[in-house]
Amino acid sequence: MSKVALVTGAGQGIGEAIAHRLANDGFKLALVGRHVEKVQRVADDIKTQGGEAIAIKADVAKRDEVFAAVAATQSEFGDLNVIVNNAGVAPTTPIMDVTEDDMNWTWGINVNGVVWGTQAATEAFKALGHGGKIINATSQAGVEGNPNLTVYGSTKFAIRGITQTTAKELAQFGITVNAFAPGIVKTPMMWDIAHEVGQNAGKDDDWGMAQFSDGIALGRLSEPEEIASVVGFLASDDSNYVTGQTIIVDGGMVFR
Ligand SMILES: NC(=O)C1=CN([C@@H]2O[C@H](COP(=O)(O)OP(=O)(O)OC[C@H]3O[C@@H](n4cnc5c(N)ncnc54)[C@H](O)[C@@H]3O)[C@@H](O)[C@H]2O)C=CC1
Ligand SMILES: CC(=O)C(C)=O
Repeated sequence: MSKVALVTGAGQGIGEAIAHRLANDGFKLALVGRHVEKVQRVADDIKTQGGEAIAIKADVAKRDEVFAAVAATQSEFGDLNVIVNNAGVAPTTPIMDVTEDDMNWTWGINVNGVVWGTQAATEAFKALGHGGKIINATSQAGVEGNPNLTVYGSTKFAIRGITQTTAKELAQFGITVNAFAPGIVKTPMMWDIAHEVGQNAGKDDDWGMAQFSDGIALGRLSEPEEIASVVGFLASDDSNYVTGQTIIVDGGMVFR
């Protein structure tokens, strides 16, 4: 029988690529996002290609909306096996410009969103009487500090901590918890950052993006599908003996 996965932030970028990858791997999919028309487009693409997918509107910063999204997934498909806590935001802010709102907004989505997703999925796995897999999006910026990313980087370091802690806490229920740490991936999030870098130097977005290739051993930026393939592994039975780990998928930027 097909397994069921819920992916947050599935309307574009890495989340969209994960949705397609898991559909190709035979999962039924619940695609969650703040903008329902974006996740609906991805769900429609998957259905056109013969898969099964539903779109659910939810803001991952809001606990009740995340629990409602998990409940809607169970009532549509009768099961839940995997949650990918992928949704995130990435403000670039020099340390002295960081405001209370920056901290609360970014932590609310990136960190609280992972906690609510973990709680809602765990409750569902237990009620369904089986284990499951929780997969969290961190970043190379959550493994090594990046300038101007204090706010964002702090959330991504926290997600690695939550991944380790919950892996130890939830193993007794047959639940594994792992994270993926992308490097520089060509998605709308990264194009926004490239735009800012370019603008600050009086150059265009392509120039801004090109600056990020320096220091990548493989000498190029990442496609979203290259992150999705690692998530495919973490969602599959091939990773059943892996828990509490962060897999760095950055073409060789940080070495641990
Ligand atoms: N693009 C990159 O180079 C890297 C990305 N990442 C992480 O990968 C994940 C995906 O990133 P991208 O696809 O690049 O980002 P993106 O900005 O292109 O897509 C993120 C999606 O999440 C959704 N989202 C944002 N806040 C939300 C909320 N409160 N509730 C529900 N959905 C929400 C957005 O609407 C968007 O559809 C993020 O957690 C990001 O931090 C990590 C390292 C590098
Ligand atoms: C957006 C991000 O995670 C970077 C630049 O590492």
